[in-house]
Amino acid sequence: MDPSLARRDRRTAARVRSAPVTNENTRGASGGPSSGPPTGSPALTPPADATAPVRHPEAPAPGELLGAHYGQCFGCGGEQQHGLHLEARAQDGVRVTAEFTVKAAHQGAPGLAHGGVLATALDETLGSLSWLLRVIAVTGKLETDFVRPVPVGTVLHLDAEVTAVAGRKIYSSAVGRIGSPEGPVAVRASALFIEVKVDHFIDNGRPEEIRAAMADPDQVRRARAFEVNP
Ligand SMILES: CCCCCCCC/C=C\CCCCCCCC(=O)SCCNC(=O)CCNC(=O)[C@H](O)C(C)(C)COP(=O)(O)OP(=O)(O)OC[C@H]1O[C@@H](n2cnc3c(N)ncnc32)[C@H](O)[C@@H]1OP(=O)(O)O
Repeated sequence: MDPSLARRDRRTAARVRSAPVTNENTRGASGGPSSGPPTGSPALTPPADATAPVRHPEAPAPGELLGAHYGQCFGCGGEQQHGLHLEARAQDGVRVTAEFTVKAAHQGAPGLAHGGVLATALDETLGSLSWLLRVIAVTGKLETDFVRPVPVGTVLHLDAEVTAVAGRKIYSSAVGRIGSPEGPVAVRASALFIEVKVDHFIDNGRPEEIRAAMADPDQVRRARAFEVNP
């Protein structure tokens, strides 16, 4: 590489590393991730008749690990060798935290996490909020801001919460911070999840995986647990 280019790259890298943590990147008084700047998409703005999310009375206790909703899930499944192995933990309210370690297999550019992998980690963390509402929901829309590059080896600390509910529509947001729960914000997301019934998977999933899931009593219990109302 041209030595002047390499020097410029090093200066850019130093600037990124020393960038101040601005107010917009620090946590709000609620402790949740909703303190970031509003995102632009109208579909991610709750309608006027939306209500505050209600934590299910039988939701996992704050601090409890949620476990995988499906062993083969790319985001959280323990049986998925190529997966992200994200472990989410219930928090107060309708909020979860999760940690994701960026590995060499997650690179886009040399030494840096791929944006799609980071979006997956955000999607999975947001998806795990379903455990606290005890509904099954799938991602309808996911908007992601990539604020800082995330080097391989980073532990990304994710923090997600449901902000509003309108019928089947669940509005949520998340941030991912570098190195610690108080670290600089690297990624942000706003999402719209749509509540579905277990038939969504039975009707649409590839038959061989559906058959295997339905033959697994533990999987059936996990799926059905979401459909029990208070
Ligand atoms: C025993 C068997 C074993 C089963 C095991 C199961 C265990 C499962 C446990 C937990 C699973 C959780 C997995 C989490 C994984 C992480 C999260 C993901 O990656 S999920 C994968 C990616 N997402 C999708 O694949 C969705 C694909 N899309 C769809 O299937 C449909 O589009 C769906 C269900 C989202 C909506 O379709 P509609 O026909 O049901 O409903 P409509 O009427 O279209 O939408 C309802 C409302 O939502 C709005 N809406 C829908 N999509 C929207 C969008 N993209 N943008 C804005 N609004 C949207 C609509 O405008 C409508 O609003 P108005 O009620 O009219 O006000």
